Amino acid sequence: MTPAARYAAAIDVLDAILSGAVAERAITQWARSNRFAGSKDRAAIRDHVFDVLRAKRSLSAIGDAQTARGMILGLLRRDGIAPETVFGAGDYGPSALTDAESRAPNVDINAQTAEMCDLPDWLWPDWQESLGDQAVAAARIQQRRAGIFLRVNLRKTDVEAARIALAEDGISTHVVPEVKTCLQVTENERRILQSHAYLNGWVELQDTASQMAMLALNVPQDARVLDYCAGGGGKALALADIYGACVTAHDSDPRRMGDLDARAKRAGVTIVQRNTDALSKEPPFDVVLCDAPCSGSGTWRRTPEAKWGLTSDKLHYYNELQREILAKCASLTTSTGVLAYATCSVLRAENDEITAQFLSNHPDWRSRSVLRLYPTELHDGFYLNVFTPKNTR
Ligand SMILES: C[S@@+](CC[C@H](N)C(=O)[O-])C[C@H]1O[C@@H](n2cnc3c(N)ncnc32)[C@H](O)[C@@H]1O
Repeated sequence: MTPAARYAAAIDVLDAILSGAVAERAITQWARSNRFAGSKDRAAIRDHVFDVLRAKRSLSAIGDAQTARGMILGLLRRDGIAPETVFGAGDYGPSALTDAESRAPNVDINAQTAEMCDLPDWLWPDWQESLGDQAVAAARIQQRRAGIFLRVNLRKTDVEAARIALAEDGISTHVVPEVKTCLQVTENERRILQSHAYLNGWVELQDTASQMAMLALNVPQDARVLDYCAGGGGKALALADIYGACVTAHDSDPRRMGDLDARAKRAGVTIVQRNTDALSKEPPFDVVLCDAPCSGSGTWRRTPEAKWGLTSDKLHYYNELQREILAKCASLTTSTGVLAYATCSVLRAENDEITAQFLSNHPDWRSRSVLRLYPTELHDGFYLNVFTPKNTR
């Protein structure tokens, strides 16, 4: 497909999304109906679609229309690509711009507004209050693609050997300074899942922020660790790899842990899975990680639909769940243990407010340390508050 044809396809997919389809499904549906498209075409179309979804408010303003076509026009203008090289360029591209479309509107793309920072209006005041002088920078970074990061399993290899093995499969990386397990992928990320380094358990896909949080947790030797909201198990694996800890994984939806056995096997570690009933028969744990369900506001570059789908009711729903799960996790921690509350959100309502309420309702606990990360080029947003009982050091 020509570059212009890929943009035309992205407009079709975005039309379906604007009519209510879920992005991944709309992309798959398009690919099924257009079998001539190769894997590079599909990847490029997907990139265009997600580039728009991250920034659809500002791009509508720059393209001067709240339509898929207007958003793609806005994307080209924002990224300094002459629209005429796409619109009206060849048989398969989108049709040529009308006179009205050709006139770029007078928009200040640097305006520090919800619209130009691509956040919903209702959330903008909370966002600004939560992030203070980082609010605009963090919102703007989430208008762009996120980097791809790997966690090197130091139990099996070292960072340099992992880089060499990845390079042999054509995957370029560079070391992320100050995070001893982390590599950033700079070329051929789509080859990772077939690479020898991945299949041999030398590397796992994991954002830098999660790696930093798991390194900051400082799990004591021989500790029994519970990952209470394990999901796919990325953090359970990190804790087993980094500390050699004996990790139990639980999730209220055990299907989410479906791949965990295979991932643990690749990594050369054992992770015990416990459903809610089996967990209730376990003695308390030395370390309990509560990686609570949240808005994901620190990772919206990766899941832009979640940004536009968040409502204040949904946020309240998460807050209820967060309070409930954190209290439950406290009850599963030994009297000398460590309780860690984490979210991939940057909102005070899901972080400071939940942990402050926890401490006021549980006066026997204190906060030992807080790690607060806002999204940057090198990592997603993340929050980690580590509690210990007051009677311990
Ligand atoms: C933020 S995700 C976990 C991500 C995971 N720790 C990782 O590193 O990939 C939150 C998880 O909490 C689970 N969850 C939701 N409500 C829960 C509850 N009441 N008890 C335990 N897990 C719950 C969800 O199914 C979801 O997998």
